[in-house]
Amino acid sequence: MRKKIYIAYTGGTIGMRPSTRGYVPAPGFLSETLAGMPEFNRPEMPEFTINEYANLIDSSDMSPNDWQQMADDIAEHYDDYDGFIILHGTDTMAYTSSALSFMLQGLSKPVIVTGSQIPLAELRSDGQENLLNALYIAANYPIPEVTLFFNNKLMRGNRARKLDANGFDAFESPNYPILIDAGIDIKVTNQHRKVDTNAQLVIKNIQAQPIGLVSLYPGISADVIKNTLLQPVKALILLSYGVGNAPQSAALLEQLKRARDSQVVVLNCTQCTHGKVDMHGYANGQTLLDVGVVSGADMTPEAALAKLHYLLSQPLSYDDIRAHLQANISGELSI
Ligand SMILES: NC(=O)C[C@H](N)C(=O)O
Repeated sequence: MRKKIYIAYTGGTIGMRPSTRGYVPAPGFLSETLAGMPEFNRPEMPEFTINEYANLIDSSDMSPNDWQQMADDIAEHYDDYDGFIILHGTDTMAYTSSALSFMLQGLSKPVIVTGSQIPLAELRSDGQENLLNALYIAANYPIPEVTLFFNNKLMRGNRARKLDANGFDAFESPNYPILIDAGIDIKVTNQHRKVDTNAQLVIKNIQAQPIGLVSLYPGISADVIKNTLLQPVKALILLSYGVGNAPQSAALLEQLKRARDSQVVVLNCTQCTHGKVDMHGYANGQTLLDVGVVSGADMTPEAALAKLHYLLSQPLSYDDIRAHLQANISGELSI
C-alpha cells in the first residue's frame, strides 16, 4: 500500500512568484504548480496531502508562534499519516527544524523540513528535486527525527545551518554527520535515531522568550552587553571566539557577573562554524566559567536559540536550565 505523507506548506521561496518588489508567496500557486508535474504522481511515490497555511510567509517573518502552529498541526494529523514534510523558506529553516526537534518528542515517524532557493515554478528550480526526494525518503527511508533535506542531503534538523545565501548547496551540518546521502544510491549513514514503535508523541509547547544575542568583536564595549541585559532578557547567547574565548575586560566580565546574579543564563557558543566551545583551554575562557557562563559545546547558534526558547518555556529553575543546556536533549550537542 502506498504510504501517506502530510505536507504542511508554510511559505518560502519554493511556492513564491515574482512581484514588482521581488518574490512573494502566493496562495494556491504551489499546488497549482505541483499539479502540472506528473513525476509527483508516479506509482513509486507516496500519496500526499498539502495543507497550505492561511498566512504564507517569507521565513524571515517566522516566530516561535509559527513553530507552535507547525507542532500542533503535526500532532493533529499524526495518527493519519506515515510521515510529515514542512515546506519552509530557507532563511530561518534551521531555526524551525531545531525548535521542532525539541517540541516534537517521542517521534516514531519522520518529519522533514525542506524548501528551495529558486521557486518551484521557475526554470532550474531546486524545489522539485528537494520536495520529490523528501517525499520519497519520508516514505521509504523513514527516520524518526526532525530532519532537514536540501541538495541531496538529509541532516539532523538541530545540526543544520544555512551557510550559503546563493548556492543550491545552501545547508551544512558542520558538527554532525549527515543522516542520508541521496546520490545515485541512497545511503543511510546509521547516525540517526532508530524507530521505537512504542514511542508516544509528546508536544512540548513553546512561548516566545526574551533572549539576547551578542557577537563579540575586537573593541566591543561592555555597554553593548549591559544594554542587551537591560531589555529585559531571560538568557543571553554570547557568540565568542574560537573555543569560547572573550576579552578579559573587567567591565565586560562585571556585566556577565550581574547577569548571573539576576539569574539570566549566559550561553557561550562559538563564532566558528566547526568545532566546539571548551572554556578550559585558555585563561580567557576560564574567566567566563568563573562568572557562570555555560558552555554551548558544539551547538549551532540556531539550535542554542531554539533550545533556550524551549527550556525557558518549561517550569524550570535557573540551575535546571543551566544543566539542561549542557545535556543532550534531541541530538543537538555532542558530549
Ligand atoms: N530561499 C528561501 O526560501 C528564502 C526566503 N526569503 C525565505 O526564507 O522564505
